[in-house]
Order: sequence, then C-alpha cells, then structure tokens
Amino acid sequence: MNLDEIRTHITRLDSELLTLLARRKALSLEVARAKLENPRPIRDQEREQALLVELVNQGRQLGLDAHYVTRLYHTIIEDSVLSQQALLQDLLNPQDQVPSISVAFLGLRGSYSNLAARKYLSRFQAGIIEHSCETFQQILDTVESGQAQYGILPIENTSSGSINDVFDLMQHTSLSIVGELTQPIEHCLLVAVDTDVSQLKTLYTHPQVYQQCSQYLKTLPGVKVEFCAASSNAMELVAGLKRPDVGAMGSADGGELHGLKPLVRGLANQKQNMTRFIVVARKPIDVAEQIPAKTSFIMSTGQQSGALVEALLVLRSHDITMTKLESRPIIGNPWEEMFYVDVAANVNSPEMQSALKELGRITRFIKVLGCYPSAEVAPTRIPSGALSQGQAAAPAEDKQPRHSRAYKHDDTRLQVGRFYLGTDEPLLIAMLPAWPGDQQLQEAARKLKESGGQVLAVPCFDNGDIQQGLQHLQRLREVAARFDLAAMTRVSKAEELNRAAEYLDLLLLQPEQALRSELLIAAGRCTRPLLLPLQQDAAASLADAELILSEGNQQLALLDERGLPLAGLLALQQQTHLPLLGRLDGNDALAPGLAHALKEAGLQGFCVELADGQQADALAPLAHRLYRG
Ligand SMILES: C=C(O[C@@H]1C=C(C(=O)O)C=C[C@H]1O)C(=O)O
Repeated sequence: MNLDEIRTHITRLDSELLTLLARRKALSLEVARAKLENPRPIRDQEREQALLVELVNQGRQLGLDAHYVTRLYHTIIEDSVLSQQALLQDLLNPQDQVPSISVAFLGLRGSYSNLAARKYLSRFQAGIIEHSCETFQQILDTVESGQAQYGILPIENTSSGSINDVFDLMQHTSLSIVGELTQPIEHCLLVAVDTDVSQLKTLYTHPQVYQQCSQYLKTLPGVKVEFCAASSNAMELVAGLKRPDVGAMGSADGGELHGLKPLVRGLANQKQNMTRFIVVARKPIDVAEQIPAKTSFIMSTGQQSGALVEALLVLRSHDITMTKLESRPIIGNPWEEMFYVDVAANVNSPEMQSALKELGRITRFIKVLGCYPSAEVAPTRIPSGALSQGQAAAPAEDKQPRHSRAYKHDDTRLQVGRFYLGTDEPLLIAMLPAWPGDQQLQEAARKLKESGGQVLAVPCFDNGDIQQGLQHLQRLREVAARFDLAAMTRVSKAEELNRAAEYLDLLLLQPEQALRSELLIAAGRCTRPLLLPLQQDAAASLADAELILSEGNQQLALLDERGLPLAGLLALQQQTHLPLLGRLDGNDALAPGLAHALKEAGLQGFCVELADGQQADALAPLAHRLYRG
C-alpha cells in the first residue's frame, strides 16, 4: 500500500470507530433508562472494573499497552456516565427542555467564562443565546430579572484560590446553584502583530489572571500591567490596538476568536490550573437519587468556642463528606464569619435532611444555595489488591513525640498522586540513576506502568543547575502523567525542595550535612509527601522526622537504604507509625524474593534502583512477586 492508500484506510477505520462509539453511547443511554425504571445508581464501579480488566487483557493480546487502553476507556466511560446523568436530569426536570437556552457570563466572546458556558450548555440539545456581562453582579441581575435562564460564575481556581466576590454575592442572591463544571485554564501571552517579549511595554489582563501568573510576570519588570474587567476585554483591546508593544493574557482559544496569536504559553504559576464554575438559575432543581450529587449551603455559627467544630461534627455523624469549607466576613457584623460548605450529598436524602435540621438548631443562620449533579467522575482504578480503609488518628497525647505510636496508634497513610502508601498493597517506586534521554525516560515509565508499579523517580537536580532542574521537573511530570504514574525526585537544598514541590507527588530528602535542618524545616512546611532516608542511628532519624512533623507536614515515610536487620525493622515499626520503605537493587536476581519477604515483615513500599532505563525489565518479576504472592 502507498501512503495515500494507507491514509484512506485509516480514515475509514476512524469513521468506523466513531460509529461504534456512537452506538456504545446510545446503549449506555438505554442502560440509564433501565436504571430509572428499576432504580439503581448510575455509576457501577464494579462493572467498570470488570470491563477494564477484560479490555486490558484483550488489548495486551492485540499488542496495545495497558495504560493506553485504560486511558481511552476512562474517557469513554466518563462521557458515558455524564451523558446518563444528563439524561436522568432532563427526565426529572422537564421544564429545562426548551428550544434555546440563554446564559449570562463574565466578559466577551472568548472569555474563560464564555468557554465554560458553552461547555456546560453543550449537553442540552438547544441553541444558545449569550449575554456577556461586565460584573458578577450584572450576571446575577440578568438571571434574577429573567433575561437569562442560567448564569455562570467562577468560584475557585487551583492556583489563586477562592473567588471571594462570588462568595459574597451568593450570600445575598435569591438564585440557586443548579450545576458545576471544571474548566482547564491555560494562560498565554497573546499579541496582535509579530513581536517578541522584549518589545512589550503594556500588558492588559484581569486581576485574577495576574495573580495566577505572578511568577512569570516577575520576569517582566519593565512591563506595565493594566487591569480589565475580563481577559476577553483585554483581548479585544489588544486586537484593536494592533501594536507590537502591547499584549493581553488569556486562553489561546479565546485569543483566536479575536485574531490574536499566543507568543508564550503556560504562564500560570501552578501548571495544573483549573477553574471551578457554578451555574445558577432562578429555581432549584431536583437531582435524581441515582446520581452523585453535591449540596452547597451557607451558615453562620456565632463566635462561641467550638461552634464550627460542633457544626462539622453534625456532618460527620451523618456520614456526609465535606468537599469544601470557606469562610467570609459578614458585612456589617465585624469579626463574624459566614461559612460556605459543599458536601457530597443530595439535599433530599434522609441523612442530609436530618443533618440540616440539626444544623438549624445550632447555627444562627443557614441557607441551602442549591443541590446539583457532581461533575467529577473519578476514574475507576484496576486494583492489584484491595485497599484497606485508613482509620482516624487516636486522640493526641500532648507530651508524646509526634512520630511515636503513643501519639498516633495507627500507621500513617500517605497519598502519593493518585496512589496510597501505607495500605495493604506496597508502593513500588522505580528509581533511575541519572537524568536519561527522553526515549529512555518514556520507556522506563511504560515498563513501570505495565508491571503495575506506581512512582517514577528520576534525579532532576543532578548538576546543581536550577533552571535545568526546572525543565527536568516539568518533563518528568508530563511523562508520569501520560502514563498515569506519580513522580518523585531527590532534593538536597530548600530551594530544590520548593521547586520540586510545585511539580511532583513525592520528594526524597537527601540533606547535605551543613544544610540539614534548613532542608528539614522547609520539608515540614511544604504540603507534599516526603521520604526521609534513615541514618545509621535510628534515634537521630526519628529526631529528624520529629522536626519535620512539628513544622506541620504529617505526610512522611522513612526509607531504609542500608538494609537494616529484620529485628531493627520490627523495632522501628513498634516505635513509629510512619510507613517504612525498603531499597532494592534492580540488578539483584534475589530482589523479587527479598521484596516478598520484606513485605511480609511489614514494609510498605520499595524503591527499586535501576542502573539504567534498560533494567526496567527487572520490574515485572518483582511486581509479580509483590502483588500476586
Ligand atoms: C453503562 C453503564 O453505566 C455506567 C457506565 C459504564 C460504561 O460506560 O461502560 C459502566 C458502568 C456504569 O458506571 C452500566 O451500568 O452498564
């Protein structure tokens, strides 16, 4: 076959794939109808798990990587679940089915709010009438007066936090929250004509975007920043000016609508930058009980001590999970706070009704802002062993060292990316000796994923060059994310630690003697899980651990790099609740047997050192022994 023929073939296959996907989606909607007649929850993770296992096995026989198959199916199942939810919601709220839907949002065409509005409404089979607004208040007014059916408001962002103005307005509106959605945000520097960064004199942007890109903007000290009502206003202005010395900040998609080109991409401080939006309407909606729902409410508890705790205990005693808690001052009542609470519960469920009643008795003010389908469909994982349920910490005893069993009886559990350390299933970390070539890095990641391991560890700061270290961190994070792995690196200075903490899921502390306590203190103040290698003297190691814990960070595990004798390991486990990991040599033929024995002795994870990328083949027999006996 020549190139054209092969491409014709691919085009035909792609169209067949689409037809099949559409048929799958139609079947999934039939399943939703069946679930409505014979009430059952929409989400069935057992079924998903069985499906994924079967598909991964079939895929392997066809030469497809396990991670490729799971990634594809996570996307397909996510769409399937969300479509089923939307169908059920439409059947339950028939008044929503209208030929066209009007929506109010901040900014002009191309603003992040506009992109979010389009995404949210795309699930309704109806035309969209857009009302662009200049302020959040105007959005609420437009919906309250009936000019628009829905309003879209950004409520929080992963890098700049809560959007206080929206919380404050929600205190006073009569509207209800009827939906939520999360939108990835990629800020770019947009320009209207060919230019480069050194020519820029003025940047137009929104204060929120400015805050989210503060680190990048520090590298442009001579550039004046002017604030606009929304990033789309900034784009429109820059598009009109058509000058080489002005730029706007906003999304590439939005910029394109105004004829702007991205000059620099990925400006946000935090690389995974997402904004959560709420959708408001005049009337509350009912959420089908089969759909995972969220309820948002506001309450004020008064200033007596313990009042907030008492309110939160009501949620706990009803087994209701809180997903957000925010406080805002009450205008006119100095030093009094209004609390905004999101919980993972349907407002009509008996638990929530009973919790609201109890809260009503102990709060000064309580109002439900709305109940809506949760937009989060967490991917179903294929477990290599069942996770054990972590238990709550035993009451703290004041004088006991924090690392001790007397302070906290149960083993500490760490969350490393999407994985857990300190459960029944050991964590497997593959450690490369030095920064590899890109191909080798990807190969090691692929083999680690295929073997069932979870964390890819690569030294990023090997030659002390912080700029190069940053590039390595970014690349490691990208590759790990592609293969659905967590990522780790070694840090020996506070500066390295702070940089690595922005990007990676686990940090291995390797203090240089002179800077030891500086690094440990910085580690205790960061919010990433940490791995602390044991020194010769176990007591000295526990003193280091104590220093870290006392600074705040409780996500700490110990790494035995020296191969402590069994008696030493057991003694350590009696002393501390911090999980313990062992180090294994990937080159050692005995490594799988050793791993198995150490797991039986209670070790909760392993760092496997690989002499180079090739050795990643050693991971499969080791993982097999660890996870299947
Ligand atoms: C389609 C179903 O509903 C959901 C979607 C699934 C899918 O798309 O494969 C699987 C299980 C459920 O979470 C079903 O229950 O079969």
